[in-house]
Amino acid sequence: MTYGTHEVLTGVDFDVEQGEVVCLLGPNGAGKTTTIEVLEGFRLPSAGDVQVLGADPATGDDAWRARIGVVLQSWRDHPRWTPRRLLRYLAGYYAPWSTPAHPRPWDVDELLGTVGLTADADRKIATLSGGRRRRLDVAVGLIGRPELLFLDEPTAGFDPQARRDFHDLVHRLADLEGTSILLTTHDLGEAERLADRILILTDGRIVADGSADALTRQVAGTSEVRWAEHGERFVHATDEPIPFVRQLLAQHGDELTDLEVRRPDLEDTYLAMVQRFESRTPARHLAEVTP
Ligand SMILES: Nc1ncnc2c1ncn2[C@@H]1O[C@H](COP(=O)(O)OP(=O)(O)OP(=O)(O)O)[C@@H](O)[C@H]1O
Repeated sequence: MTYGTHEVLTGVDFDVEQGEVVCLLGPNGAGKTTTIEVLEGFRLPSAGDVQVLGADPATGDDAWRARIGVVLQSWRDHPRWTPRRLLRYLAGYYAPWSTPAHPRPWDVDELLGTVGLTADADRKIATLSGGRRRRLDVAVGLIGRPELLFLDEPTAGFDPQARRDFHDLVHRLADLEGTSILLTTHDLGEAERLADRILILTDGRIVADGSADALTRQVAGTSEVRWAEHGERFVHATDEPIPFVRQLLAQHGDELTDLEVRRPDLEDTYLAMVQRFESRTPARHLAEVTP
C-alpha cells in the first residue's frame, strides 16, 4: 500500500479464521489503520491480494457489506440525534439482509443495554461524554450483527468498568456467535486478555504472529525475583528463576516475608520485538548502500 510515493505496507500477509479474535499491535504510524481500511474496502490497495468473507473488499456489494461491522478510530456522529434514533435508523439498512440462520439487525433496546447506554438512549448525542460516545460507536459497529467485526482502538476513552464490560462482550461475540474480530489497540493488557492471536506490525511489515504466550516464549527474557527479608526488599534479575528461588528458600526460607517471580509479559515482549526490528532497520539500509 502506498500513499503517493510513500510505501506504508510492504509485508502484510495473514489469515483470520472464523470466530478468531486477532489483535494488530504496532507503534504509531506502523500501518494498522491502513491495513484495516484496506480490509474494510475503504482504501484501494496499490498491490497485493485481499479476500474478506470470500470477496475482494474493493468490489464487495451491499450483501457483503451487511456482514461486516466497523468501528473506526474516529467517527463523525449525528450530534443532534439520540443513540436510540441513530441505531434504529441504521438498523433499517440491515433488515433486508436478514436470514433465518443469521437474523439482522440487533434489537435496538437489547444492544443499548449490551453496550451500557440504556440510560442515555434518548439524550442528544452531543451531550454524551467521550467514553459514552465511544460506546455508541461500538453499538453502530454491531447493529447489523456482523460476522466479521473491525475495531480500531475501540476502548480509547473507556473507564475501567466499561473496558471490562467491552472485553466480556468481545468474548461473547467470538465464543457464542462465532464472530471473527480484528482489532487494534495500544493497550497490551487488553491485547493479552482478548486476542487468540497477536500480529505485531512495524514499519509496514508483520514481524510477529502468534498467541501472547507463544510470542513471550520467543523472546525468553530475564525474570525478576523480588523478596522481602527482615523488613528489607530485594530484587534479582535472572534467566533461571526456579533454581534461584530454590536456593533462596533453602538458605533464607524462614526469614522471607514476601516472594514474587515476574516473568516477561506481553509488554516486555512487544517492546523487545519492536526495538529488535527498529535497530535492524538502519543496518539494512547501510547494507543496501555499501558496495
Ligand atoms: N491519507 C493518508 N495520506 C498519506 N499518508 C497517510 C494517510 N493515512 C496514513 N498515512 C501514513 O501512513 C502511515 C501509516 O498510518 P496508519 O494510520 O495506518 O498507522 P497506525 O499504525 O494506524 O498508527 P496509529 O497507531 O498512530 O493510529 C503513516 O506514516 C501515516 O502518516
